[in-house]
Order: sequence, then C-alpha cells, then structure tokens
Amino acid sequence: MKSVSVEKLSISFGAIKVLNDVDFSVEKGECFGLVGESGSGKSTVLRCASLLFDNWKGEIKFGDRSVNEMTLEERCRTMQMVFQDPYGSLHPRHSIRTVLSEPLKIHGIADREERMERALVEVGLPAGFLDRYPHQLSGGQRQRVAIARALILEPDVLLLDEPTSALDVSVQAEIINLLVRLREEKGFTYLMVSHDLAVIDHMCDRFAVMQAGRITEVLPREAILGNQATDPYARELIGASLAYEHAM
Ligand SMILES: Nc1ncnc2c1ncn2[C@@H]1O[C@H](COP(=O)(O)OP(=O)(O)OP(=O)(O)O)[C@@H](O)[C@H]1O
Repeated sequence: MKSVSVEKLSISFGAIKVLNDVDFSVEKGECFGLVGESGSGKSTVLRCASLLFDNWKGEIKFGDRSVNEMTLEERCRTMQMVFQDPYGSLHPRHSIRTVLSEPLKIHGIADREERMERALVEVGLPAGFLDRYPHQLSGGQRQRVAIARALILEPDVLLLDEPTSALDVSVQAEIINLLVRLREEKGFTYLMVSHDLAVIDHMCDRFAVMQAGRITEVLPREAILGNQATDPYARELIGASLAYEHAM
C-alpha cells in the first residue's frame, strides 16, 4: 500500500526550475531516502509535500488523498516534518510544555498532560523536561523534543529533513537509533533527506538519487555496498561516498 506518492512534481522559483517531473512513491512503513548534491532539490520535495511551498505542479498524495484536498487538521494528523536544525526549530521563549501542548490544544485533544509525558518518554527524555526551555537542553535533547512534537498528534508519516546533520557526530547515532526504534514500534513511514549515504544505509529501505531537480535512479539500500547503480551520476555519488569511507 502506498503511503506517499509523488507524480510529476515540478516547481520553479523565478526562472529557475528547481524540481522537474519528480516521481516516486513510498510504501506504508517504508523508510525512503532522498540523496544528492547540495541544491539538487531534496529539501524542496519535503517542503512541497508539507505545503510549506504551494506553488508546485503535479500530484502529491498521502494514502489515496491528494495533499491539496486535505484540511490542515487532516494534514497535521497524517504527516509531520522534523527539521535539520533543532536550535532554529524550537522557539527560545517557549517551554517544552508549550511546544508540545500547542498542537494538542489546536486539535482539541483533552488528555494533554498524559500525552505530553508519554511523548517525552517515547523519545527518551524524562517527563520533568516539560518545564524546561530550549536553552536548557543539549542539541540532541532539542532534536528529541522536535521529534516528540512531531509524534504528539500520532501521524503516519514523518518527513525528515537531514534530522542529524546539525548535531555532533557522537549524538547523531543516538538520534538515528531513536528514529529506527520509533519506526519499528509505531510503524511510521519515513521520507528522509540526507547527504550521508551511511545514514541512508543504516535507516532506509530504498532511496532516490537526485541531481539538478530530477531523480536519476531509485535504488534499494543493498545497492550501496558494491555500488550497483546503473545511472552514471548515481554511480559517481555512491562511489565517492564509498571511497571516503575507505579513506577514513
Ligand atoms: N524559496 C526559495 N526561493 C528561491 N530559490 C529557492 C527557494 N528554496 C530553494 N531554492 C533553490 O532551490 C534549489 C534546491 O534547494 P534545496 O534546499 O531543495 O536543495 P537541497 O538538495 O536540499 O540542498 P542541501 O543539501 O544543500 O540542503 C537551490 O538552488 C535553492 O537555492
């Protein structure tokens, strides 16, 4: 069953075509990666899917519903986005309680205290963190709060935009392991942007290689080791990443 389907997705900013007929789909419960050079349009795909950009053409569906036909409430309960930078994505003067309670209030959900505590525990933080402010947390703890905020309305799909790349290397693995565990426990579907093929290899079932606003090839995770890509650009990208890992 398809959880996310993207067909002929295109968007331009001024005269520049940033996405050009992007097509892919993600099965329910799958983790699907988007990789490619900087500026190839990876984050733009997520921003279109979450309607942060709405001037795109084509079709984006969650399940059998076109994202454009969904109400804001349906969209929030279907998919949530986690951003790269946990410093920028949490308001500095809002306590964690405020961060987590706002979506619950907006959606008229009653058992708020219990839900907030559960969300924090699910991301590996003590319930006592509800009364802290972002500056009282480490980068990894902030990203855990951002993930708790994404979970709190119990969506099916998480759109992950380089969720670990702003973090210290030592913390990156913790957040990746948290995301892997949450997917196993909750059956989430992930659509994840990363420039790091090691992260894709660890987390994703399949991934699409993007170049200049197009998908050049969709590959299973197993294609990374031994570089089984057929498209020349995808081969080059995977080859460079494998060479780098060997050199380390
Ligand atoms: N709001 C915008 N207005 C104008 N141009 C934009 C806008 N958003 C993105 N772009 C351009 O679209 C292109 C793709 O950007 P995008 O952030 O999707 O790339 P990316 O593949 O995610 O890159 P990175 O890995 O560096 O984050 C870039 O050239 C960027 O400058």
